[in-house]
Amino acid sequence: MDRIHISGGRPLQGVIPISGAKNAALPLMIASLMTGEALELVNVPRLADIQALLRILSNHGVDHMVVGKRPGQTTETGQTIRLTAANVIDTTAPYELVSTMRASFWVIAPLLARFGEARVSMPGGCAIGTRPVDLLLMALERLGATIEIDGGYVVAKARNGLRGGEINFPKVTVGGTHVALMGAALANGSTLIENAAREPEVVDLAACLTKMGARIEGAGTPRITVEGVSRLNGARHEVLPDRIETGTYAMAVAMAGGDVTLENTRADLLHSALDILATTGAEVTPGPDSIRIRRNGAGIAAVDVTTDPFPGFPTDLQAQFMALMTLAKGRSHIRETIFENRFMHVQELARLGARIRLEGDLAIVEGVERLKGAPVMATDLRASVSLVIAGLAAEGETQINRVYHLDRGFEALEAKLGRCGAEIRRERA
Ligand SMILES: CC(=O)N[C@H]1[C@@H](OP(=O)(O)OP(=O)(O)OC[C@H]2O[C@@H](n3ccc(=O)[nH]c3=O)[C@H](O)[C@@H]2O)O[C@H](CO)[C@@H](O)[C@@H]1O
Ligand SMILES: C=C(OP(=O)(O)O)C(=O)O
Repeated sequence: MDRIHISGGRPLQGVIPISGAKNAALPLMIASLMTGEALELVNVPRLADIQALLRILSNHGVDHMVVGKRPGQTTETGQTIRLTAANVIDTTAPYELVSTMRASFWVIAPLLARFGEARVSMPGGCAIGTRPVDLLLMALERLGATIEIDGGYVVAKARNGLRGGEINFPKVTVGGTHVALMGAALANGSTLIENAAREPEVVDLAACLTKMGARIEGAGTPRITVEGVSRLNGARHEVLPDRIETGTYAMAVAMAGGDVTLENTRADLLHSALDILATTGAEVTPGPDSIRIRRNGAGIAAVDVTTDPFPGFPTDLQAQFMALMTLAKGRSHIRETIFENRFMHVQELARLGARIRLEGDLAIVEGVERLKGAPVMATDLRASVSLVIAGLAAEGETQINRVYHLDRGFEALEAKLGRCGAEIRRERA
């Protein structure tokens, strides 16, 4: 298995282009199942999760074509993928494919809405908690589907198509909102989604579905209404910038020091996280499609954070923020409210010399003067990148194992950091 080696202690200087968002690209690609016409997605990141989803979609019979480069494009401009689900031959999503990535479970909604049936393996994904799908299934039942569990598969049926209904989520769920939107868009009649997730990726999916002919209002608010239509058409849509990648590199600069401009991104996608970063002492200067992050070497202030659904502080940045707080002056409290087991990075950060105590959903971080490099290993995507950030700021060499987690969600990580002066290299197995 590949490893990443980092020689820490160098400030970062330069420009980092931000990729399209993994968590937007995945549901957008799944939406291609909702029409027989081509859906062209621009700015799709080159990531292992995207490849995994392409395999799943291919298994259903979706054709895909990576559109060739156009003038002015670089390898980091993101790829354009054209997906056509004109001949869906299989409405089963098998265990071997779905177990590697949670988002692939969401194919259940378009398959059910367009073909009246779907058989989808229970999902896998990052090891960050139990991650049930009860609310996704509740949403589909509200739209008239019958659901059975058979041999580890969810078997969903709606022989006469889905029908509009009222879906009131008892808890905010991003995946549940994606599923409800895709189901309702092709249902017969109107649907009201209450307590919907407000994440930018939900807004991006709604925007794309609208281009495809769906009738959706209120995306980005807790109350979304959908007037079902009988068919959708093809469209072209640009994937929005990755706010988690943006926040991750911003925290890397805040921790290692330096002056970096994050390009092709939008500050409004992560304002609460940027506000918090500024209170730690980093200088944050948003531009029209960029964000400049500077830290001049003065101390990092300890700040308390609680994760929350958007517009709150994202759980997908919690591990990275914790890395930053390990070098803060004083004590910070980090509360994780979304996933019950998202502290797997704590024991690995401790190998670098961090002092962190866990009390249920609360991590209490006592800032230390310095971290020292060590071999570490993480069990999920954001935890892995928190170790990269800590390694960039630590003295000496850090070796990060199980790099495949990073490849799920960070496009060209070593190249992007390397060009900003980081000493980072991949050792291929
Ligand atoms: C591919 C993708 O976009 N993944 C993101 C998505 O995951 P995902 O969509 O899986 O996360 P959800 O928003 O659904 O999960 C939020 C909370 O609801 C719970 N829940 C969810 C569904 C359900 O049926 N029952 C239930 O109890 C979950 O266990 C969790 O405690 O949103 C998370 C929360 O912002 C992010 O961390 C993930 O990066
Ligand atoms: C948890 C994540 O991904 P997934 O939902 O696919 O496990 C993530 O992107 O941080």
